Amino acid sequence: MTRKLLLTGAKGQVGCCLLQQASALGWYVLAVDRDELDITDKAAVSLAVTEFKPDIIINAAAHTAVDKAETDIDASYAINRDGPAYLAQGAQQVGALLLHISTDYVFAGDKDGLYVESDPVDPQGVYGASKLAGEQAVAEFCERHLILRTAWVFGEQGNNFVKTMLRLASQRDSLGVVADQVGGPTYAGDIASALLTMAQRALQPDFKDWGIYHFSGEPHVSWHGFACAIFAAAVSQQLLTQAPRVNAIATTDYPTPAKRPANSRLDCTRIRSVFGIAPSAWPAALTDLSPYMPA
Ligand SMILES: NC(=O)C1=CN([C@@H]2O[C@H](COP(=O)(O)OP(=O)(O)OC[C@H]3O[C@@H](n4cnc5c(N)ncnc54)[C@H](OP(=O)(O)O)[C@@H]3O)[C@@H](O)[C@H]2O)C=CC1
Ligand SMILES: Cc1cn([C@H]2C[C@H](O)[C@@H](COP(=O)(O)OP(=O)(O)O[C@H]3O[C@@H](C)C(=O)[C@@H](O)[C@H]3O)O2)c(=O)[nH]c1=O
Repeated sequence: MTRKLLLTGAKGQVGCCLLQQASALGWYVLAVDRDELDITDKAAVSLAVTEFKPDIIINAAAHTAVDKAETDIDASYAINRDGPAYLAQGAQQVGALLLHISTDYVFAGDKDGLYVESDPVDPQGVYGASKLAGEQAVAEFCERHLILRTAWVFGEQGNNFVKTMLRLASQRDSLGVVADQVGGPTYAGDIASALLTMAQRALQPDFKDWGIYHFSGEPHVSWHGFACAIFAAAVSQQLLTQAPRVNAIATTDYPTPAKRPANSRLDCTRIRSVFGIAPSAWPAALTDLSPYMPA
């Protein structure tokens, strides 16, 4: 059956992958980004949803500039809380399911083990707090919702840590990267694939497992370990003649406006048991780094 999908944030890292994969499934996709549908415009969101009447809405739009968010507070809340609220109200009105993406940054990062969905949240910065407010708005306004918390996203489109590292490698012989923040790098294409699998299952009339799911990459690694893996892959693919020296530094040696969680490791048991979705295997996604190289 042809599915009607309203996809917001369609030009972002995850949005691009969603558009490509949903189109390949033969879905009828209304793919919009900020220029076509600003999700902070309540009237425009309501009109788009009621006119298109989607079966599914996936919100891949967000304010993702973590440090900038500390001073861009109004914009962060408008995009990360109010926009999802308007989409949730629209979804509820037309009977669509809403899939929304959230982040490991809703947690403080001081837990010893892996974070499960029911763990207490305690965001350390404006980005995480505004994303948490977005989760709460989605749950409040739309019964048939799925929230996918993910972490450390990288993909061929858009800006991410992999591209930053490869750009720095073209400019410097050595760099310092924090070794005391640990998480699961997650390939954007795997997030898109997980969301579409979830949507297909959730469209079945017997589906009842609404709520929050964790999905991120394995193995868990520090940003320093991830940087080393990126450079090793780039050298083996002959995209770099030599890796820069990567010094393992402490968070305190790399001061940033926003505080980041030391432990970003998400337990992905629930998504596997409900949907059969395995964690993203990030080393496999580094197999061809050519699209990530600076122009
Ligand atoms: N990036 C990461 O490491 C992580 C991301 N996430 C979450 O995953 C989701 C996808 O992230 P990612 O693909 O990396 O994000 P990107 O920043 O790559 O893409 C977000 C998209 O949203 C668009 N957008 C911003 N504001 C609006 C608006 N008012 N109306 C409509 N569109 C808007 C952006 O457009 P423009 O470029 O014009 O601003 C951009 O195209 C987000 O919910 C994010 O919070 C979760 C964990 C980690
Ligand atoms: C560029 C650079 C960063 N770092 C550190 C800073 C930080 O602690 C870590 C990652 O830096 P970034 O600023 O690229 O990552 P950041 O923007 O914090 O990434 C986050 O984005 C949001 C959207 C999310 O939801 C999170 O899951 C997470 O992916 O690496 C270094 O130690 N050395 C460097 O040269």
